[in-house]
Amino acid sequence: MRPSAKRPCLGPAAPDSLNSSFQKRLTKVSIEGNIAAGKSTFVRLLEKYSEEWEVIPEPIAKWCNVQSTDSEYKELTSSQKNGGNLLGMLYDKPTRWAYTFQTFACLSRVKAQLKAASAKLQEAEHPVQFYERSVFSDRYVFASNLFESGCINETEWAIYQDLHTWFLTTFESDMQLDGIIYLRTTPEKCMERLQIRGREEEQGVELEYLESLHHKHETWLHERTMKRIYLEELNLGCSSYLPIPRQTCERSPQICLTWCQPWVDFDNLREMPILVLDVNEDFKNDKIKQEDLIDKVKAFLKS
Ligand SMILES: Nc1ncnc2c1ncn2[C@@H]1O[C@H](COP(=O)(O)OP(=O)(O)OP(=O)(O)O)[C@@H](O)[C@H]1O
Ligand SMILES: Nc1nc(=O)c2ncn([C@H]3C[C@H](O)[C@@H](CO)O3)c2[nH]1
Repeated sequence: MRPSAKRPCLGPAAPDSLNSSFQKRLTKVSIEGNIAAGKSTFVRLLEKYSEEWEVIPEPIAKWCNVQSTDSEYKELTSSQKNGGNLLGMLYDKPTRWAYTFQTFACLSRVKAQLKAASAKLQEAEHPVQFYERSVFSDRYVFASNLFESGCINETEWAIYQDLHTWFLTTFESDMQLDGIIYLRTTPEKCMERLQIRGREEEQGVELEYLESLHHKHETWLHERTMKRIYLEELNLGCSSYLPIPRQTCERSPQICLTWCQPWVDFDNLREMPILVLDVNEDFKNDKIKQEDLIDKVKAFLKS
């Protein structure tokens, strides 16, 4: 599929020839990490470093009902008037809202990734887009964790995966990444930063939740040992991703599980270059550490 073949009109489109030359030059990198690991802080550094580097922030404003004049935000207004803040609703009652949140988060990430790059970036010689998280962490970290903890049921999980796979195959080239930067922290450090940040919706988040998300990130991005398990007896075509040592799914230990090779779903994820950065230490107020991080990113992009 050519890069713009199925792209809906979400921003000013460049002529086809310019667009395809831009797509060839463009490097797309996702920044992954646990809640409050420091992604936004880190991408602000990147943004400042080079005019050729652009950040696509996580659309949290949309999830929290922040009023905006942007026409894209308007589509949620009526349901939000009734329902309120989706992130808050998720943390208040995950069994009720996890599926709704997850499908909406996935949709908003797809839309963000389909948006045309700024005119300035399109003129850059070596343009780079950094995404705060991706459709991949949406599924393999958050949604998968909510399924395994029982907040998303089997039917919801099957529908979510169907939808996710459809998005990824329909917008294949737009969704592809060239690399991932994993900001690695301990769950305890994340809890500390989460509390300091004091986002109202997150006040009920427990260390245990951060530990499960940490485990998901580690098996995916550090150990690279995430494997696929088929939940065969349910015959729903539904599957889950669990790390190697666990032999059963907590939700349905009675069902028969079959191992198969890692990362069968999306080919380019299997061999994805990953840069792991330890950000447990304070880099916010340390110029030398900041330079060191930037150097590592530059070397990663070159490689
Ligand atoms: N290396 C660091 N040293 C000290 N404080 C940090 C560091 N990185 C982030 N912080 C602080 O921790 C808090 C959370 O950081 P930030 O908002 O960047 O996290 P995030 O990963 O973007 O969060 P989320 O997962 O919610 O999107 C902020 O108050 C930030 O100032
Ligand atoms: N359940 C769930 N699924 C996601 O895809 C997802 N992405 C982010 N978040 C939560 C983490 C922070 O509280 C807040 C900001 O990152 O939003 C998510 N929660």
